[in-house]
Amino acid sequence: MATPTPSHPTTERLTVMGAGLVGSLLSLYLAHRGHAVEVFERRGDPRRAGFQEGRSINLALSDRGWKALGGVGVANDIRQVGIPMSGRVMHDVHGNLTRQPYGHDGQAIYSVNRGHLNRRLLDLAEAQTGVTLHFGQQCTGIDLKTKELHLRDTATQQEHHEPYTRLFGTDGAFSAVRSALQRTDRFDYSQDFLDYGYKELTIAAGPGGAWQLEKNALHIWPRGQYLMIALPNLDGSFNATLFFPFEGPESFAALQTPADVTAFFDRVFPDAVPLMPALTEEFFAHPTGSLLTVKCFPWKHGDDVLLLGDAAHAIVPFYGQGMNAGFEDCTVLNALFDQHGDSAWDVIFAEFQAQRKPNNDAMADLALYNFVEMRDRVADPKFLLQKKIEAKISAQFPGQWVPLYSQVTFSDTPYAEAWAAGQRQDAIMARLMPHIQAEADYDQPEVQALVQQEMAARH
Ligand SMILES: Cc1cc2nc3c(=O)[nH]c(=O)nc-3n(C[C@H](O)[C@H](O)[C@H](O)COP(=O)(O)OP(=O)(O)OC[C@H]3O[C@@H](n4cnc5c(N)ncnc54)[C@H](O)[C@@H]3O)c2cc1C
Ligand SMILES: NC(=O)C1=CN([C@@H]2O[C@H](COP(=O)(O)OP(=O)(O)OC[C@H]3O[C@@H](n4cnc5c(N)ncnc54)[C@H](OP(=O)(O)O)[C@@H]3O)[C@@H](O)[C@H]2O)C=CC1
Ligand SMILES: Nc1ccccc1C(=O)C[C@H](N)C(=O)O
Repeated sequence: MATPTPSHPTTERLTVMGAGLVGSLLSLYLAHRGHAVEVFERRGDPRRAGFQEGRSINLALSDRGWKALGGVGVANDIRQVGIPMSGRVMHDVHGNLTRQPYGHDGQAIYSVNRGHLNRRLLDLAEAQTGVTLHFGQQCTGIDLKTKELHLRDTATQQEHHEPYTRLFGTDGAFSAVRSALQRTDRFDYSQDFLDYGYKELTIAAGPGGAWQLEKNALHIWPRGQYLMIALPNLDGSFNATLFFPFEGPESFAALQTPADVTAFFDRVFPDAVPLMPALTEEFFAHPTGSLLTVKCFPWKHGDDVLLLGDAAHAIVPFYGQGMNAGFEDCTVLNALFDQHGDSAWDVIFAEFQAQRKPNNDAMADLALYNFVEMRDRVADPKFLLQKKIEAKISAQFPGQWVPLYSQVTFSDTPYAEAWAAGQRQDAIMARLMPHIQAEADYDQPEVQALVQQEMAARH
């Protein structure tokens, strides 16, 4: 796809802190608009040899993410290296499998490699006139009054100060830009850690790079209080993640030796163990990540600082929406520039946070909701029946009933609207399901009468 040409050239010099997923995409959007963009990133250049990758290897990319990538002409390119996952495959403790499609035929979320995506966005940003990338530059503080960044060169440990005119904080869940805003008057901030951590493990490729589990699916081992998931990689391996309590009888604290780990995995994930030859080594070599929700407000400081992505709204990963939400921030910001012109900073920043805050708050709730769904409800045959019935209602009333999962994943309906509609639909399902024991019951006249009655009452 051709790269869009800048439509609103200005001479404004902008600063982006953090060249992760959102920062690199944002830089590209800003440069396409004709701005000069200075990007500072704490880590080294991920495109150089010897770069140490972060923890999470692959991510689920869905419609909001694709839309944002499409806006800078990179969606097709990334689609080539994404693996479509059309549904969930649940593994029970005996290794029996159950399938649940995510949407209708042709709909899928995509497993993409985080490093690849980040490197590709950086390549494009660097190739764009006006973008300058500075790696190995850690923000240690910001003087909001004098508009100065405090940076540490991570190679020399030298501290230096750089002026900024307008600063975009895309420095992730533990943002230094946000820390500076936290010390301003009437800045609300909360962070909530889960009692769960996560550990990334590998399901190995089979001979000749074959996938040893169904390739086009997101695999889930739901175990009530905890779960393991696996997303496919292009090389035939899967990136598995164990979401597990920190403390308690079944917890990270309880697994202290390789023998503990082997015994536990043999008992609860028996079909996965033969596919994880490096299980015990990885379990002790890989870090245990923590999981948190960050909420804060305002996201802007005057008309010169704006937070986006995880810096503004870090969420737990269970819906696979954190990056997608951050990418959607870029789509929305770009639309506001189109609407108001490139120099209406105050209006744009104010509208941006007014639009995005309620939606990202809703997404934070949805992410916690999906944690319970993934670790527990997907193992319940009644839940799976409910999903099938919901698909039937949706097919019978096209456009009037869109399942919550589809609204979040396969649409750009604002998250808050999707969540509100999903809660209304959940209440209807709770009234219908006691009358339905099997899929065929849906076509019974008395059930159809109830469905018609519920649908009529909605309007
Ligand atoms: C286990 C896990 C699985 C996930 N799975 C998914 C998924 O499937 N789908 C999805 O949409 N989302 C997923 N997410 C969420 C996703 O990773 C984040 O939402 C996304 O990375 C946010 O992008 P960002 O650019 O805002 O932050 P980041 O990607 O964290 O980028 C921030 C950048 O800022 C840099 N930085 C940090 N501090 C400083 C500083 N002081 N100075 C300079 N630079 C700094 C960092 O080095 C980094 O490069 C997952 C998260 C986790 C933890
Ligand atoms: N919402 C959530 O639950 C989570 C979201 N994420 C998001 O995904 C992104 C990529 O993740 P990943 O590849 O794992 O990144 P990293 O593991 O590379 O983490 C990035 C940096 O964040 C800091 N950090 C990590 N955990 C904590 C913590 N508990 N308290 C304070 N600082 C911490 C560390 O900085 P230092 O080296 O200075 O200690 C670390 O180097 C993150 O940057 C974040 O935006 C990541 C984890 C959880
Ligand atoms: N990427 C993830 C990372 C961690 C936990 C879940 C996901 C998901 O994508 C879940 C998927 N959306 C699901 O509902 O089955």
